[in-house]
Amino acid sequence: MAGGPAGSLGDMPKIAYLGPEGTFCEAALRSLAPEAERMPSANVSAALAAARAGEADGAVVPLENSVEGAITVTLDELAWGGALLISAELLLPVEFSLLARPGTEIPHIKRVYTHPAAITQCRGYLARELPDAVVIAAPSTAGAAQEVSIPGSPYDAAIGPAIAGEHYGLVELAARIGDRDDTVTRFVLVNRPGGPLPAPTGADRTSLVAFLRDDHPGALLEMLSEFAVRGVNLTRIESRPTGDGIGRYFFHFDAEGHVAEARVGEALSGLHRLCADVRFLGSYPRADRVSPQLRTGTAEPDFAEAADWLARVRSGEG
Ligand SMILES: O=C(O)C(=O)Cc1ccccc1
Repeated sequence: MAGGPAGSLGDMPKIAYLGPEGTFCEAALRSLAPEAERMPSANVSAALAAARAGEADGAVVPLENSVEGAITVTLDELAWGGALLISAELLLPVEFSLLARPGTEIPHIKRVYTHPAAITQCRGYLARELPDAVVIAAPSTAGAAQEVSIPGSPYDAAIGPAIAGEHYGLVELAARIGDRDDTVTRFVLVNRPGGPLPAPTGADRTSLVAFLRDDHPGALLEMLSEFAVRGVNLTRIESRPTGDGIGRYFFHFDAEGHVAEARVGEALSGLHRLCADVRFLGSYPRADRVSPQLRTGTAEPDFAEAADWLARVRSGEG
């Protein structure tokens, strides 16, 4: 694990995650690193800070979900915070339950507490079944369940994984309350840079952020062209405000392939020439194991052959 096993027991890596116990994030960590010592953190920023400071060897955080899209705190932390590299990803199906102290009845629920990603994915249920309830954002689903379990809590119910309800002694008043029953959240494991990148597998993803040098017509198109002309397919693009006033944005990209591959490496070099700054966020195996469909002329041997040809031309061989 990159950066050394600071604070871990023996060889067992210590991985921070969005806690407390019972979050979807914990389930993701159990899948991504079953052997790891788990270190619950109060929020996404704290989990990433623990990984940066060496209090943990890495962190597992949510990055996006299939209904609402980006978990923006994670995107912004990866873009602006101390450098971290994604080394693995996981697609976790998520199911939401309405959880309350024993004896609570649904008509009496006036204040619901949960993570913002759960609020956006349970809008239909909330509007239908709890139209008069106020919904309040919590740092995590299990954090909300823990809070609701405290006698005298100002919140009547939490939304979260059924397992969080069991863990904090709540009852499940309703199950599968998400607007869709096929919702998936993508979690990533990040580490401090310094170690080797995960080896290419043939079904990899590369993540990066790019900051424009200046705003002009076609600036985004120019960035996209760096990928397009090398046959690199994008799997996600996200614009995020730089914070320097309205209309100023930077861009997150997820691309198919590994930076060790010529087409991806050359696309990143091209972006580096074009942009004010490019931050590489990692190349790692895709959770869905999908391999890119390579277009003619963009496979590794094509780049190698073209480089040989250019060398011959330059040497005067013609
Ligand atoms: O709060 C949690 O349990 C998390 O892991 C974050 C989250 C919340 C809702 C959907 C997916 C992930």
